[in-house]
Amino acid sequence: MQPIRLGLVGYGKIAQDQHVPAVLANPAFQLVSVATQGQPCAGVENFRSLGELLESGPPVDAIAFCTPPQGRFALVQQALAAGKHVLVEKPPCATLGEAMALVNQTAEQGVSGLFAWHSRYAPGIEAARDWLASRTLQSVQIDWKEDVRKWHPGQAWIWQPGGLGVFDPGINALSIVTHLLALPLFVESAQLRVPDNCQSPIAASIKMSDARHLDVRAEFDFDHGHDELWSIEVRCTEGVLRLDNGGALLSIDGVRQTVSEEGEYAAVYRHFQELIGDKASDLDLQPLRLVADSFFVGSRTLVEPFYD
Ligand SMILES: NC(=O)C1=CN([C@@H]2O[C@H](COP(=O)(O)OP(=O)(O)OC[C@H]3O[C@@H](n4cnc5c(N)ncnc54)[C@H](O)[C@@H]3O)[C@@H](O)[C@H]2O)C=CC1
Ligand SMILES: O=C1O[C@@H]([C@H](O)CO)[C@H](O)[C@H]1O
Repeated sequence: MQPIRLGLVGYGKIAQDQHVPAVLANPAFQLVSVATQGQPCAGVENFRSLGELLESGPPVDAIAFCTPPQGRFALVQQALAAGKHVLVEKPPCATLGEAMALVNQTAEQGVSGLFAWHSRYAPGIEAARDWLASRTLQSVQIDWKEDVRKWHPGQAWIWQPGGLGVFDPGINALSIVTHLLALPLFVESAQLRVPDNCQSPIAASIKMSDARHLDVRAEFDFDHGHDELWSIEVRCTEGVLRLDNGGALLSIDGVRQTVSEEGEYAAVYRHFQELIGDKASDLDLQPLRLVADSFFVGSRTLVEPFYD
């Protein structure tokens, strides 16, 4: 079986930390080229643009997109027009409309597409989803608090329109919860705290619900420099389920459960490989819709400026 020849666009932090190691560890893929505007990737052909990669580089079957969300839409469109399978980092685009257009174009091109909601592949998620499937849910509390200076050092794009600010990590929690719950969520209210030198929030409080009036609350904080917290607690009639460390740890009524040993990005690329083999796609818009609605209805409070 010939490996899937992969090009990658945007050799930045997540590409170096997660994508390239996961691809190199999966024999179903061969990383053959990179297009990036920063430092080059060793061991493969490097280009300054996707256009050059497609025109002058070695043949590729698929492209992974690790660029910032702003401008990504045109890049993915370019790959789809060239008949390439696409794996798109979260959030898929800078707007919901762009993401919806990519869903349609992927189908029209007859290629495979994956919106890589990487947190959905955390070790405890599937076991949590299975347990919750037969329980009566009462409430969900999400606490997602991390240090932007650690995870996005010097990344100005995250504070610009389309960069989402604290929703860039917060959307991961939303991707988990929308995967765990049976009914679609909608945003009832949101409070966004925006540094007065930024265009996107550094913290947010969101109240959500579903058709059965489930009480879902989220607290996001991007300036949480100590004791980072990525937890989701689901209270049910039958007991309490808790995901910690972004879904890597699962406990039920305080008892730690056995979970998968596969890493998030190894699972992401295994899923991408399966989709290509099945001539299928997985392009879920729900997490991005919840972020868009939070911006729609969110009340904004200006807070002190943010300096990296
Ligand atoms: N930083 C993190 O911990 C994580 C980030 N992500 C997501 O991955 C995406 C990228 O984030 P980071 O890697 O942190 O950003 P980054 O700023 O470190 O990397 C972005 C890279 O894209 C390149 N780039 C920008 N425009 C380009 C273009 N038109 N053509 C080619 N290359 C271009 C830049 O040169 C840079 O190397 C974001 O959507 C983010 O939400 C996902 C998981 C974790
Ligand atoms: O997707 C993302 O994950 C976080 C961080 O890497 C782990 O929570 C980052 O802020 C965001 O882009």
